[in-house]
Amino acid sequence: MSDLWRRCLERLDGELSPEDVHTWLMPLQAREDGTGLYLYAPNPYSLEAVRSQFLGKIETIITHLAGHPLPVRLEVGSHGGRPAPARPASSVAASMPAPAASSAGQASRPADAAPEPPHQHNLDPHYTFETFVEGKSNQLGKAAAMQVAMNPGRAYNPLLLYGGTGLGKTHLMHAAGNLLLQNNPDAKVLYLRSEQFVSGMVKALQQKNMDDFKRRFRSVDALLIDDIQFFAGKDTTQEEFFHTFNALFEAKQQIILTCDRYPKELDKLEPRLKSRLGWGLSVAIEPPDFETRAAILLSKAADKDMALSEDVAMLLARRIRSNVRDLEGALNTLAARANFYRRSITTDFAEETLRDLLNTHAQAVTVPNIQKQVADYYQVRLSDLLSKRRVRSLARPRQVAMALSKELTEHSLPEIGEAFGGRDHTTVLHACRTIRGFCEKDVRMRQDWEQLIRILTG
Ligand SMILES: Nc1ncnc2c1ncn2[C@@H]1O[C@H](COP(=O)(O)OP(=O)(O)OP(=O)(O)O)[C@@H](O)[C@H]1O
Repeated sequence: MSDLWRRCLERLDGELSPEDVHTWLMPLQAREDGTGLYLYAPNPYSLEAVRSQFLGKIETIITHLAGHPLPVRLEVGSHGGRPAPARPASSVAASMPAPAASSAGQASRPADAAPEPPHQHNLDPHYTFETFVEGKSNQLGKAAAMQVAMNPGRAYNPLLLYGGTGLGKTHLMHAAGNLLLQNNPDAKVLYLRSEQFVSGMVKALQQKNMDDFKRRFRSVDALLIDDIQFFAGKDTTQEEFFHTFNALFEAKQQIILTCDRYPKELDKLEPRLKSRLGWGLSVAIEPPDFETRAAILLSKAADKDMALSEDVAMLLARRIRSNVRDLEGALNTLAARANFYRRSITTDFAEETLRDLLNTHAQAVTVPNIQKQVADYYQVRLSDLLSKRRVRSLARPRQVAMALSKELTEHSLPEIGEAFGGRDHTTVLHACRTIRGFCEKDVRMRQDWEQLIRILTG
């Protein structure tokens, strides 16, 4: 192996997940000469994955290790024309679920095949409906996930939960899987992240056992795949997933998916797959409102036996609006520091301990930032948004920007009025009420509002 590549792999090993390193980088063969480093991928699919996900990082490390810029060239093939070595069966196999065929299985197993390993569902037992705090933002998603768990393959198929990061999509998906299993302990439920589906497929292609791969995925009673946005641009994966989807759907086996946005908005996802995804129910999971954020904090604290007062929960809920994962991170930091310094968690202690984090969140959402994002979103000029002009095409975006400033910052009504060209605080109050009213009765306005909150707090 090229020494440069060996050292690069050592560095990447510390920076990337073991799964990525074993799936994509270990199979590469390397050759180095004065003109550059040549990396040979075993097939076009691996080449595309390495190019799109890791090439930039590899180039940076190689330049650093070589002490000067050195081109990295990716090709399909093998060093010296030899076939790429077969990868050890361990790495991906360890991360790949290997469910046994259920009665609903599509493909039969050869009689002389080795016995199947026991089925692994990969569900996290802590992610249940009991530990999920319901609020306006996730009510529908929770109800749909429960329905699916009670009537798999019949209520909504597929169920697709979509929305920004850290809002509880994975939690709900596991909760549905756990409830389904609780009601039917023999069901073959299988959860996996979309990267695992992709890496499993690459491995099957390399080892020429696609039949096994197909059988594994088509023989489950419920298939739960997280973050399907990762399929975008991966044509071979989409093709395979399309057929898996059809097989499961026709056999009335449940499919639950999550995605970071409405799948129709995903570029590079095949139209026929987009259309299939729309056959069942797609539900948006929105960022939680203030009350839900506070309730989630109190519930997570209770789970950890952590003494958290309502004052501190409200402080964090008011200042951290981005997503639940960030809230949980803040809570964990507080618990660890309080434990270490043997302090009780007061609002002063929270402010002091989380100062940097809270400042970062405060800086992310400022009135000028809101004004700029709203102007971009509605495609109006910022100067027009702040002007005195009252035409409707400007008045509505201006009201949205004012209402968002009230919702997402700590500024008072007069301060917000001042930031919008010296308007009176009653104008801001009127804007807030108008937009709230619109959001309740106008779907389009509600979508705009939620999308802007996602952009500003994401
Ligand atoms: N309503 C909720 N009640 C309790 N916990 C929640 C809630 N929403 C999110 N969480 C918690 O927040 C964390 C992040 O949630 P989760 O991983 O489900 O987010 P996600 O939407 O799948 O994010 P990503 O798209 O980044 O994977 C988890 O620990 C989850 O338990």
